[in-house]
Amino acid sequence: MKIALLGYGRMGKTIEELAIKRGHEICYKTSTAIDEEALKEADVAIDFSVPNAAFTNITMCFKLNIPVVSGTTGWLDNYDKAIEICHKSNGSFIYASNFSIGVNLFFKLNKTLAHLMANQQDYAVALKEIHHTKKLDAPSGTAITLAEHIIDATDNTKWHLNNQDSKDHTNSIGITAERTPDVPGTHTISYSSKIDTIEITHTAHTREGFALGAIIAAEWLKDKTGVFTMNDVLDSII
Ligand SMILES: NC(=O)c1ccc[n+]([C@@H]2O[C@H](COP(=O)([O-])OP(=O)(O)OC[C@H]3O[C@@H](n4cnc5c(N)ncnc54)[C@H](O)[C@@H]3O)[C@@H](O)[C@H]2O)c1
Ligand SMILES: O=C(O)C1=N[C@H](C(=O)O)CCC1
Repeated sequence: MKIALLGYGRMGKTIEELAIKRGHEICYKTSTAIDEEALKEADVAIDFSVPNAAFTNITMCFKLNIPVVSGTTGWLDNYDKAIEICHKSNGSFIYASNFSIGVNLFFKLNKTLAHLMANQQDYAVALKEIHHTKKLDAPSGTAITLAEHIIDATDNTKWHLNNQDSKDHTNSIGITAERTPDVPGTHTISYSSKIDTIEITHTAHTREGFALGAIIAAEWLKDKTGVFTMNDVLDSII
């Protein structure tokens, strides 16, 4: 299929390399405002841009009736508005904070552990994410997804970024965001008591997992209409 890359940075370049190996054509790539005529040539668009461009890029695809997969994080304040526009436009859309198959399996593990720990009042839960120093947003979108799963299963009601002046941490999950050169993405959930700690970690070694998952999602979405999640994709392939 013909793929348009909206965002041609670390992820865009990784997706290009893998997509060509899978027999696809990159018909358009941009790291600036979209050329509508060029975008119209695509069967599907894959957006890995920046937080302040994603909503514009995604809704442009809805306008042009181009199925769009977005992995850009840090724009979810506009997610509900994007969904509304997608439905009105009869569009096709998948957003995921993390497209890696491994991370989506980790999401399932996180949900199971959160339910297991829900009534263990002696344990306090905390999250830590480590990414490369070029990352614009904190905490990571993946960490927010993990925290939301834990909120759904426990009496925690919100999350906060550690080391920020915040008065009320009652029933709030602390997320530590660490930035270290060249780290693709590591996420750890820990449940600690006075006696012991239970911990699960996902460590990405490269960006290939994110890219492969996004391409698989684009291949899956191409002939569908509606708003879907990576779970919909995974349910059909694992
Ligand atoms: N969902 C996932 O699996 C996943 C995995 C990795 C990264 N990400 C997210 O993807 C995004 C990109 O990550 P990255 O490491 O490739 O960043 P990057 O900075 O290397 O690449 C982003 C690119 O977008 C370009 N850009 C800026 N404005 C643009 C616009 N208006 N339209 C199109 N492109 C524009 C930038 O010039 C840059 O080249 C981040 O939000 C990151 O959190 C998500
Ligand atoms: O490299 C990044 O930036 C990543 N962003 C996503 C997030 O914010 O969770 C996925 C992991 C890598």
